[in-house]
This record gives sequence, C-alpha cells and structure tokens, in this order.
Amino acid sequence: MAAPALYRRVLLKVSGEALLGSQPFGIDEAVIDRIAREIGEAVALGVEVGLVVGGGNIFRGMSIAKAGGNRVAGDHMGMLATVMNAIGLHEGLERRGISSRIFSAVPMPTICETFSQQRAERALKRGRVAIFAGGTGNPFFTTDSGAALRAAEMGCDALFKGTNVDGVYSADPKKDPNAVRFDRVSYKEVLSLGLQVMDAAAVALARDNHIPLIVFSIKEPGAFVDVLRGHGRATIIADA
Ligand SMILES: Nc1ncnc2c1ncn2[C@@H]1O[C@H](COP(=O)(O)OP(=O)(O)OP(=O)(O)O)[C@@H](O)[C@H]1O
Ligand SMILES: O=c1ccn([C@@H]2O[C@H](COP(=O)(O)O)[C@@H](O)[C@H]2O)c(=O)[nH]1
Repeated sequence: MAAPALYRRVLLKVSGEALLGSQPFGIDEAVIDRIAREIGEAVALGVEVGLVVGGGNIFRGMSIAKAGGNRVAGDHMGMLATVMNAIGLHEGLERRGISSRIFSAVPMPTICETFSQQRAERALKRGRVAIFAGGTGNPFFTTDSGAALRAAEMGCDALFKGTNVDGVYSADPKKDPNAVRFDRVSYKEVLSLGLQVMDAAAVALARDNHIPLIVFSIKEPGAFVDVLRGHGRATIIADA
C-alpha cells in the first residue's frame, strides 16, 4: 500500500517560471495539466491544498523598475500576471474534475472571488483546492510572501515551494557549480547566510508562525506527492 501523506493541509507555491514549460513566454498547457494531475493525487490522499502561483512566466515588477520605470505600476502588472496563471491552473484542475476556487487579493469580482479567510476555509474543508491569486495584494512583495501569509492565515502544516531547483543550496546552484545542497537547514541559517531561494520576508513570516518550508523541484514529475509522503527530494527549512 502507498505511504499516506504526512500533512493534513498544505500551501503549494508553484513558480510562475515553471509554467513556461518549453516555451519562452506564457503558459504551457501540458505543464498545467501535469501539475493539476499531481494536485488531484494529493487531494485523493486526503490532503487539503491551498495554491499560490507566481507570475515570473509573464511579468515581474522589477523588470520595469530596472529599466527606470515605476515599480508600483510594475508590481500591479506582476500581480495581474499571477491572476492569469491562477485562471490557467483553475481551468486545468476543473478539466480534470478537481473542484477549485480562485480567491484574489486584488478585488476583480467579475473574474473571481475576492479573498476571504472564512470562505477559503470553507472551500478547503470541503476538499476544494483554494487558489490564492494576486500575491499579498500589495506592491514591493512577491508571491513567496503571499504564500507564507496565506499559509499562516489558513493554518497550513507546511508551505511547499515548487520551483526550478531541487532544494536549498549553499549558493545559487545556477551560478556556482560547487554549491552544496542541504537536506535540512534552519530559518536562521537561510536568513543569516542570505540564501536567495525564497525572499527573506517569506522566510521570516514562516519562522514566526512555525511553518516548515519545503523546497522541491516542481519540474520533476511526481515530486510533489513524493515529498508529501516524506520520501521525495527536497530541502526542509525549519527550526534548528
Ligand atoms: N541558495 C540557493 N539555493 C537554491 N536556489 C537558489 C539559491 N539562491 C538563489 N537561488 C535561485 O532561486 C531561484 C528560485 O527562486 P525564484 O524566486 O527566482 O523563483 P520562483 O519564486 O520559483 O519563481 P517565480 O518568480 O517565477 O514564481 C532558483 O532559480 C535558484 O537559481
Ligand atoms: O504580493 C505581491 C506578489 C507579487 N507582486 C508582483 O508580481 C510579480 C510576480 O510575482 P513573483 O513572486 O515574482 O512570481 C512580482 O515580481 C511583483 O512584481 C507584488 O507586487 N506583490
């Protein structure tokens, strides 16, 4: 018999960039379908799943700021990009018969519901996937911070960061071939060593609320469910 999941309720953060798949820009529907299937497997294990998606496949506010533009306007565009990705994932889940609801931090009632902790709680309890769009709803943040915030609000047992690397390294593995991968590292070490895999605000919020951060590769098929069962390749960021 397959191992049960180690968690009752989790927040999965999916990197926007991962949705690119083999494309230079936008959303690869094959990636959406695979991630939807894997989320469905987690739900079938009895895990309640909250979902946050980044926007890096479409737009990041910093790109406008770096070119001398208005950071706040750029961040607004970035938050809208995360709503587009949330709609894409919602459609992918519904196509597979997995019930989900989008709760946006930025009100846009003709497109999706505005975030409400109480309504999201009801959705999760009913076994629906709650997709949290629009990050925190504020500029100068990222969807990592949005994910840590929602994980704390929704009482999640862990925040899974599904990104394009298979864990936390001593340095950025894309830049330093000698970087060493950790199986486990403390919040304090991540912050004091300045490890950039997640933004510091997100790590501090998770630390203050005792939410383990689990970094794994969302590009690796099956990794999410493997890690939920405690035997996948990932780094756990937690108390020392
Ligand atoms: N110490 C480190 N360990 C692991 N990855 C690191 C480290 N330092 C930097 N990185 C980089 O962090 C990146 C993942 O974080 P990033 O915030 O860029 O992506 P994301 O949040 O998954 O994406 P998106 O913005 O598209 O949602 C990886 O691509 C990796 O190269
Ligand atoms: O709370 C938030 C979350 C996100 N943004 C903007 O959106 C983009 C995309 O999010 P990523 O986390 O980088 O994938 C981000 O770069 C910000 O510009 C935001 O302003 N506030």
